[in-house]
Amino acid sequence: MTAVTLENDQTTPVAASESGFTAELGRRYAHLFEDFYQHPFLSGLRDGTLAPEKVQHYVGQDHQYLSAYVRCYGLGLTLAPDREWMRYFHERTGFLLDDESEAHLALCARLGVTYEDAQVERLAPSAKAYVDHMMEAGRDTLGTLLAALLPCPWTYIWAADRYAHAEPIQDDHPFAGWWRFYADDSCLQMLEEMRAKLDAVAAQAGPEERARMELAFELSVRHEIRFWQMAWSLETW
Ligand SMILES: Cc1ncc(C[n+]2csc(CCO)c2C)c(N)n1
Repeated sequence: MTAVTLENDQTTPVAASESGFTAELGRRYAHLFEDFYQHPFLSGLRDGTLAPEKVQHYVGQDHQYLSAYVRCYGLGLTLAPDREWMRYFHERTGFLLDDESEAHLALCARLGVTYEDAQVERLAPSAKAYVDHMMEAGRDTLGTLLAALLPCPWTYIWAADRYAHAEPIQDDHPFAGWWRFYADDSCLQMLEEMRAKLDAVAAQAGPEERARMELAFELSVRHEIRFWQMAWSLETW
């Protein structure tokens, strides 16, 4: 029997061989990624037992969250040092506007509600706090903004990849469409590209900016966990 190496182990966000700024962050905050993965909301999405009202609350809040994320790409455009960076934010915006709602549509189909029916007027307090945190990072540097934006794809795509490896997603899984969306190779590639871009920016940053980048990243991972809690507890004002 050969020993399983950490190289191919999706239970941690970073492989043992990886180095660079984001690899260090992923290692330092691996315990928070684990909390994210083990949250009852995500467990319920895994085993299919999540109550419909919690799913619907999530979809309504997350639609607004995604709109805020698009606005953060707009802040990225204003901080972009050149056209290559502009193209990056432009392309990511296109994907977010055109494709990311697929994940929501998969949840709505399961609930038997239309996407329109799931919409809400107000962000819940925890969702608002997350959005405000990302927008604030967009008034700092490109590096701080990217660091605040990275946990969003990293937590979801890592969790979906981990789950898909642990248990191949069957067609009759109640939330198959949601899991498959985030476990897709295109999402993994997008995540790799974003990490590489942030690594490159961090390599040019001084220690003070890097410290702000780390804090922005850590708080976003914590906000991701709180977003599950918001949906799980049907949080409102
Ligand atoms: C609270 C919350 N966090 C992360 C995601 C997932 N997500 C949102 S935007 C994006 C990357 C750009 O396409 C990803 C992976 C979500 N839906 N809601």
